[in-house]
Amino acid sequence: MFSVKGLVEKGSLTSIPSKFVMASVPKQDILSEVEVIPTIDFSQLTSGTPDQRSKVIHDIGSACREWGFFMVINHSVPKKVMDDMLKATESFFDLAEDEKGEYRNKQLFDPIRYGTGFNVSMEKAFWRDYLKVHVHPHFNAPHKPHEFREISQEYCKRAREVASELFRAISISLGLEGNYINKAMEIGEGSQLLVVNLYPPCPKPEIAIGLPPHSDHGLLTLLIQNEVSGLQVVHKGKWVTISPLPNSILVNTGDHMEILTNGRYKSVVHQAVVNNKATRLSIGTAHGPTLDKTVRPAPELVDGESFPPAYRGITYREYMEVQQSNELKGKSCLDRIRI
Ligand SMILES: O=C(O)CCC(=O)C(=O)O
Ligand SMILES: [Fe+2]
Repeated sequence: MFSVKGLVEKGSLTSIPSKFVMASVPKQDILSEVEVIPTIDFSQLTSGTPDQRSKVIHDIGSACREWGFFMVINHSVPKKVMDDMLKATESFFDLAEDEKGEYRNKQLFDPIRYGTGFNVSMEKAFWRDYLKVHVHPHFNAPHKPHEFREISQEYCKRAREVASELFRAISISLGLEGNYINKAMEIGEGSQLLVVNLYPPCPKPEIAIGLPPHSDHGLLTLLIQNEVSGLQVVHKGKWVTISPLPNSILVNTGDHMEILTNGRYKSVVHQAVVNNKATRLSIGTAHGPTLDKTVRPAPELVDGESFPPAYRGITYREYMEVQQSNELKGKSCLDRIRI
């Protein structure tokens, strides 16, 4: 069975199969000197003085409004848990193809899916192998490598704790009660999808793409990566390359945050580019409501004339299905429910 990793390991590639050649790969723009990626000191949120806490909540609100993206430092996920998670996921991809094969050709809501990025309608492949695991409210894990279960369970639990604290801060930044999002979105029983992306070195990085421009479906995505950069986000109409600090967690707003906040906090469009030197590994957890929850703009954020509801209600499950069939085309999925 075919994977990008398998293709690269077969021999010294000097070109790439035509299905990987993209008509256009958006070029990154230089991050201008005045633009600094928002950095959030998580410890000030959880154990800062009241003033520090208010300031950081304000900064999270600004980051959501102006970027839809920020970098969290001094958070509560131990470095060892992050390092072990990166190692365990790398070991998963190192398994023989037939060992990973049982997770291939699976459907969206199957507990575990392994594969290579492909856009059926465009008949194009992306330079990325992935593993997607539904880890909450029901925990799942591939049974190999043996350490994967325990490590991913710990990492995903820690990621949920960070997300939940961020949901509190975001609720307050919107003038809502602290528990608003956690309660309204039933986060305690909510959906958490683990997405691991492997981008092997690509001999023609300028004409291939790891992940094309898209926004994420959930409320928030938390992302960690190995030391290799490749994530780019759109900010003020330009592509900005993100080089995170070691041990930080990148956070971005997803489509459901945009729906719930009635467009006050928009989901951010991002992509993953590839390089010809080193393998990049990224681990995302998408945090969303319960699958059968119908999400619509929060009534508190809808106001007749000035803020009419901008999106119709849709269940998270249905939204994920629509997004899957839309195959990662910018924010086209959200356009379908825009009023
Ligand atoms: O690899 C990355 O940095 C981005 C991954 C991503 O956007 C996704 O999995 O949705
Ligand atoms: Fe994404």
